[in-house]
Amino acid sequence: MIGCLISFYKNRRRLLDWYTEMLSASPSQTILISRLGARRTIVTANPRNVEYILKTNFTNFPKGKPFTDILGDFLGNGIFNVDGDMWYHQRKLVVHQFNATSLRAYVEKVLKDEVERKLLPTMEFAALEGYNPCCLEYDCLDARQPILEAFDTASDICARRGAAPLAAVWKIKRFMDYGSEKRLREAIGRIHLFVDGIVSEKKRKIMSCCEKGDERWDEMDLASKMVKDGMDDEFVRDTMISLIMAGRDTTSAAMTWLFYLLSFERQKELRWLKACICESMRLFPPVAWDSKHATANDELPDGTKVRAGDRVTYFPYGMGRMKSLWGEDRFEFKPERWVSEVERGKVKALKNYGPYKFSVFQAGPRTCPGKEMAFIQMKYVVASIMERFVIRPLIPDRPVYVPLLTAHMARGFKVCVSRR
Ligand code: HEM
Repeated sequence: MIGCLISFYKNRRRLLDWYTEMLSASPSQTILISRLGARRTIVTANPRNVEYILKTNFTNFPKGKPFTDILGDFLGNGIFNVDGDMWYHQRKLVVHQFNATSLRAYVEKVLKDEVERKLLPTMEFAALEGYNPCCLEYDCLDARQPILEAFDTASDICARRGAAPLAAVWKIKRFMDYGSEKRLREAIGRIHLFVDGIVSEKKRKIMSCCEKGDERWDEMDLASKMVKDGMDDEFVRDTMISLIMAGRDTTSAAMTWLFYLLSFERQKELRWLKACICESMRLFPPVAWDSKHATANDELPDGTKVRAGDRVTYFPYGMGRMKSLWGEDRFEFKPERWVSEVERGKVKALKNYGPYKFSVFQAGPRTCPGKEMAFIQMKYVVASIMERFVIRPLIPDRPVYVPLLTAHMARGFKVCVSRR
């Protein structure tokens, strides 16, 4: 009657590894978690199931109300938190915005400037101070902006809502405006104020452009285009918040783990940087798991029966650790497993393991539209640092992977920086 409640409680501080162990032992790499007070949950690390959920029968596996309830206060109707037409509409806008021209402009204007004007001088300062300890935390570019603390608070508290044994607890706290829920409301207030300010500024610029007859809408950012198209302010704000969340924590978490893993590799791996990035995300995916909710009864390709209302979770963290998928050496950091062709010591081509086995960017119609931008950003930032500086870890212990909305390294990655 209580299902696996006791085991769940015992393993609550190591859920990822507990699930991974159970999935490894399951013949189909799929498990059913059933416990008192919680929704029936199917967790899978089976690529055939992942393909079925994310693509083949996509319409039966939306995010669903249980998901949108948890994130609704924070993300509103932003792309991350909606299904159906509202999602489709935002998706088209976002994908259109991430075309080759805007990616090139992003590298030339934003990325170069951020790295050369902010990040490298910070690293230089740390190195010049004489082997200074520096924290290469996820978010090294922007950590000083106070608004980002509000994003961290909101995202942490929402993730804890999702992990709570009983949803009623956070709902009561929200009703009473108490404790973490009060902090969440305050953080969301600060975020709304900040993003509303940006939207107003865009409006002002657009009005001034119109007055001057300047109509270069193609060069505009997404928020400006939405404002120009007369979209509701709240909708523009929600889209912006989702995009800030999507683009910020994921790449910074991925880079933190990459720096950690490379710090043991004598930092000679720049020639196959993309392979290193993929291998690092295989072991430490920025999104550890991701859930959908079945609208109708169904059956997964491995024969697992799904009931309407079940939570169905695909699990990139566990998938990266399946012997059946990656072999005996699955726990080792081996960028070479991604290399398919080398010419004169240079990597010519990488293996494509496909999005259902390497599911860190999700797959199917909701696949991450920022994937190319993320790779450009990570390669640029990591190469700029590694070419100029030597990074040595200051932490003797294995760092802790914390799977909140995005998974980051507990307390960041403390390092010593010196010039090459
Ligand atoms: C290493 C970096 C990144 C990883 C691993 C990653 C991974 C993911 C994953 C797993 C999802 C699905 C989440 C869900 O549906 O709950 C997603 C969605 C999304 N990502 Fe990324 N992401 C990364 C970087 C970015 C960047 C840089 C952007 C752009 C600003 C971005 C924009 C988005 C958007 C807009 C969605 C929602 C797509 C939709 O629902 O249709 N991501 N990403």
